[in-house]
Amino acid sequence: MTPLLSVQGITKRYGAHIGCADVSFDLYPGEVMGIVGESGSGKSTLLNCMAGHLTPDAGQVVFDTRTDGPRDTITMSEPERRMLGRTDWAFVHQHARDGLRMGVSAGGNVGERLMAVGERNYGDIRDKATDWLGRVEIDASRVDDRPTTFSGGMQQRLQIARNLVTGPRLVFMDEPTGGLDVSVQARLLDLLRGLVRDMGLSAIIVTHDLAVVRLLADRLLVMKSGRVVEAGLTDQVLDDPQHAYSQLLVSSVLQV
Ligand SMILES: Nc1ncnc2c1ncn2[C@@H]1O[C@H](COP(=O)(O)OP(=O)(O)OP(=O)(O)O)[C@@H](O)[C@H]1O
Repeated sequence: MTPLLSVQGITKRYGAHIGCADVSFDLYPGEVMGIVGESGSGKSTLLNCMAGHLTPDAGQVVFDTRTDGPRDTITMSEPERRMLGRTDWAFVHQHARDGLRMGVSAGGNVGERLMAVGERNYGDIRDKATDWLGRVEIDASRVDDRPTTFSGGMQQRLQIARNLVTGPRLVFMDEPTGGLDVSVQARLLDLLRGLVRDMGLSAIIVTHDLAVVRLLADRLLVMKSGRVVEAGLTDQVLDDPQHAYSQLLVSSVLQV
């Protein structure tokens, strides 16, 4: 089977400082990859390099495109990459306001992404947007309200609806439950798990929260100082970590 995404030797430096170094892995269709590690281990740098927000100093990010098969997204043209970002790729930011337009209604936030892929019929767009609000447990009566009037959890669910409405094939998520209250996190995780399962989503999730990957990820990469120190099936890595750093990461959570 052709990987949906094949990451090869991704390296990014900030001056003399290493952001991430020589990271390689394959992601297959329908798979969820978790990337864990302490703060500063290079998770966000890697995610942003893969999603085209940062240009790596070395390496390839090969995506199996619908029309042309596997293509290196680092060397593809900016318009092509931007088109991918609107169609087959989605990016869920940790802070919902980074992924939403706060001055636009909830329905508009979801509908906008549909218009970006060519939908023109106002009635259809509004129906789809309302349907998606329901899927992320936002009452249809809030369709015309702005996200500024929403709670943090609702904003995050709206960001997810905006991202998933166009049926992307790959979703990048940066600490999707970070900064939310614990009870709100649990509900969001449940929702995400349902969506991932129902839509057969392929996703890459960066988090420092092992409970998030335990619930969502099929496989894990453990990062330390910009490098992958361990990779494997989620349950295997969490239940029987091999690398001393993974052992520390897992045991420090269990002690909390
Ligand atoms: N813009 C930047 N300029 C210089 N150094 C940076 C920059 N961004 C990140 N770094 C450094 O690169 C390393 C990796 O950072 P990165 O943000 O990718 O880690 P992280 O695992 O995502 O951390 P966090 O969970 O805190 O976001 C760190 O040592 C960080 O200080």
